[in-house]
Amino acid sequence: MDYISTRGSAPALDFEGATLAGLASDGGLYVPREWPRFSKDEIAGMAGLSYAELAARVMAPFVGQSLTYERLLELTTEAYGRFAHKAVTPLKQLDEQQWVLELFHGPTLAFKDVALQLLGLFFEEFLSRSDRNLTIVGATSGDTGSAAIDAVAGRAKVDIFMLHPHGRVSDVQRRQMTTVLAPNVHNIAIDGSFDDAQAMVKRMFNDTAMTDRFAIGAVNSINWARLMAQVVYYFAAALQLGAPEREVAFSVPTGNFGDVFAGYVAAQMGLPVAKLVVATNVNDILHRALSSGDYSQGTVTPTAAPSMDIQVSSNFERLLFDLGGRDGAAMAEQMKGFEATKAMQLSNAQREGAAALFQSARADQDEMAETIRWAWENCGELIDPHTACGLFAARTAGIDAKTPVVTLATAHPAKFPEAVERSTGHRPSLPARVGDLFDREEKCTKLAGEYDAVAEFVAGLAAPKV
Ligand SMILES: Cc1ncc(COP(=O)(O)O)c(C=O)c1O
Ligand SMILES: N[C@@H](CCOP(=O)(O)O)C(=O)O
Repeated sequence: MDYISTRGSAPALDFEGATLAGLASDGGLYVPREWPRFSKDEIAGMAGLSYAELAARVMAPFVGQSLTYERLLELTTEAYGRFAHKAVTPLKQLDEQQWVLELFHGPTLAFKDVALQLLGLFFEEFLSRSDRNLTIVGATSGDTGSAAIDAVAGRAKVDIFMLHPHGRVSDVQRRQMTTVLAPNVHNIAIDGSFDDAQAMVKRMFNDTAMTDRFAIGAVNSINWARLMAQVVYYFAAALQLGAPEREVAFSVPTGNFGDVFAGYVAAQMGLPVAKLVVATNVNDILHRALSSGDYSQGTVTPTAAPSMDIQVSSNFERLLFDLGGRDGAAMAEQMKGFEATKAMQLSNAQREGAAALFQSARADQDEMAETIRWAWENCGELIDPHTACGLFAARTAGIDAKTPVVTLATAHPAKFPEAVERSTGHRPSLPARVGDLFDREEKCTKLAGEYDAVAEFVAGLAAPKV
């Protein structure tokens, strides 16, 4: 399997190359040249596998020759061995139609661990084959940061620089990043929003003053390996609910469009996905794009679901590329227009293609709060505000009553205790595995939201390429 850029002019790479490269050199995102497809019998044959085995089975076609199947299985076994639940991503029933897929049993309590625990191992494996050092530069609205830091802290040949928007992540999220004192971990709080941070990260990949000296790498969903690992839990959930014989719908709390794009990939691979419901908070660029074709960047409004306070959804480009006939030159033009004007209109092909599988909904603060209360009072479940956006959308999506709807529970409620307590009167406590988070020392550098300041900081501390 090789990987091509959504903007058409970067060289194609194998899985190892795409994992280490992160962003393509033409500014695009890597996608597999074609979608591997499983037959119905092959999908049926996955029922009953352990999570680690299922992960290796689903990912093997994407990994290709970069790892043997046996080595891939060793890595998935190691990564998912660190999860606190035996099922890794357990599925819970809320009522006749609604289910939640708990993706927060990893070390940092959010769905990001599912991919990042594995990505940390891929980096170690691939870097051990050369004398290259990797400088990871990432942006986080709260969860990617801690999961990536946990995955690479203390690892040889890797430095990580993680940008978060100052004052716009929860206390638990911030401390999960800033209390990791390993010498290869560098937290940066910037003035601005997650979108500003993500734009700086993408700029650094194309800044030759940086790329000539450092091998810049990505842990955000810019990195194809992130999305690949997220495809697996769609298979895990659907198999438990009767796939391949029965269709399943998913409702996905969405910001950067990575998690729900993984659902799209699962559908391309043959999983019977009835619908993908894209759930946003009031930062609703994706809801507007999918419901009216208007992908225009609004200003970011801080909400109780801060990890979804995003108005430029990086992975939407991957979907538009696929739906627009995989025309890299046209995609590059479309994205150039968006970058210049902060607005773009979807083509008819893109709108119609998206409508076949996706629908969308937007939850405001009251709807989120009310959904947290509903889940507690009716099902005895404490859910976090991001999951609440998803569940709100799932319950209002009008999916045929015979089709189970699975909401992805993307974060542990204890990451957002104030919002959960306001709605339910119950304050969720942190699981023992995150330990004495509030007693630990913090280390973080505050920088102005200016690219040059960030680049200078990274250049002062990162190890050169070789
Ligand atoms: C808890 C939580 N839920 C949902 C999302 C949205 O996921 P995505 O950015 O993949 O759309 C994020 C951030 O990515 C998150 O941290
Ligand atoms: N919500 C994310 C934002 C970054 O998204 P990513 O999936 O591209 O890493 C976060 O928590 O940081």
